Amino acid sequence: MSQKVAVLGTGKIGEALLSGMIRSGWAPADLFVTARRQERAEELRTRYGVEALSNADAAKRADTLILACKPQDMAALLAELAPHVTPGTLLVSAAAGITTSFIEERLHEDTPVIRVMPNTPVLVDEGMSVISAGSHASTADLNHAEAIFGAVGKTLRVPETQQDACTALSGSGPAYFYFLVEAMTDAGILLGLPRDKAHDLIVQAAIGAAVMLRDSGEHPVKLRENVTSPAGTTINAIRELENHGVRAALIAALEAARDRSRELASGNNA
Ligand SMILES: NC(=O)C1=CN([C@@H]2O[C@H](COP(=O)(O)OP(=O)(O)OC[C@H]3O[C@@H](n4cnc5c(N)ncnc54)[C@H](OP(=O)(O)O)[C@@H]3O)[C@@H](O)[C@H]2O)C=CC1
Ligand SMILES: O=C(O)[C@@H]1CCC=N1
Repeated sequence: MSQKVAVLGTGKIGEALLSGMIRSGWAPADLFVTARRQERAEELRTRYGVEALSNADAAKRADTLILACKPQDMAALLAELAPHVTPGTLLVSAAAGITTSFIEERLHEDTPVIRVMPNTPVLVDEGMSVISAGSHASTADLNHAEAIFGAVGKTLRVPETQQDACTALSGSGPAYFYFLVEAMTDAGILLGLPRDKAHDLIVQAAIGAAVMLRDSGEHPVKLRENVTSPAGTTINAIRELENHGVRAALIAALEAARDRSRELASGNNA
């Protein structure tokens, strides 16, 4: 019998994962979705040919439940699910900050729980999903979660104590690069380039730099030195970045993201 997987709270990240799973060969008949709004459920059903269920029915029919609602909605979702989760069902949470113990406490004893922090590049099979086991999850459960998320990018197992830091770096990470591209496109405009050309140039610079970071085996410092000619253009730009504290700003930004991840599990919903 095939494994059935339900995505509960199918918004941006849930849909990205669902579409990736289908692209990588999962049969829509083995996948379920839940959504709070009827029109959203209809949209997902039409777009992917999957069955849209209530949370209770998903809990009864699926072997693996992927919890993809906002951290702020997690307690209510778990209260709805708890009476219906059958023994042996694996719960995989993608919610920032929510600990496996937060989930375990709200379900009956021994329910296996896994915490995953994916990122939106799962949409293009270049995702990064950081995975940790709760107290009742087995190696087989971890392997299963890895197979699901590994279909849409890379995976990394970490102790759960590192998840908040990984959320700051990897879960939120793509947003920082989009922010930089946006800012550098503005710079191109200031320097007199049309917006579309500035955008294309900086996106290709980002792709080239990312591929070199991944494939060259060189340290980022060495790669940057290779671009930085004596008395050249790059060193003038780097001096301004240092003058404006960009390195310290990035460190502070990621520290703030890590702190917010820690807060989310403690019910601070502001
Ligand atoms: N976006 C990202 O880059 C990443 C997000 N995450 C995590 O993924 C989770 C979802 O984020 P994201 O996809 O951006 O958020 P979205 O708001 O796009 O998706 C969450 C969805 O859950 C639905 N929902 C809430 N409660 C219920 C419920 N009881 N039953 C069914 N559906 C429900 C919401 O419905 P409605 O539309 O009605 O509000 C919404 O569609 C968060 O916990 C976030 O921390 C993790 C990694 C990356
Ligand atoms: O911003 C957030 O809270 C979510 C988690 C990681 C990426 N997006």
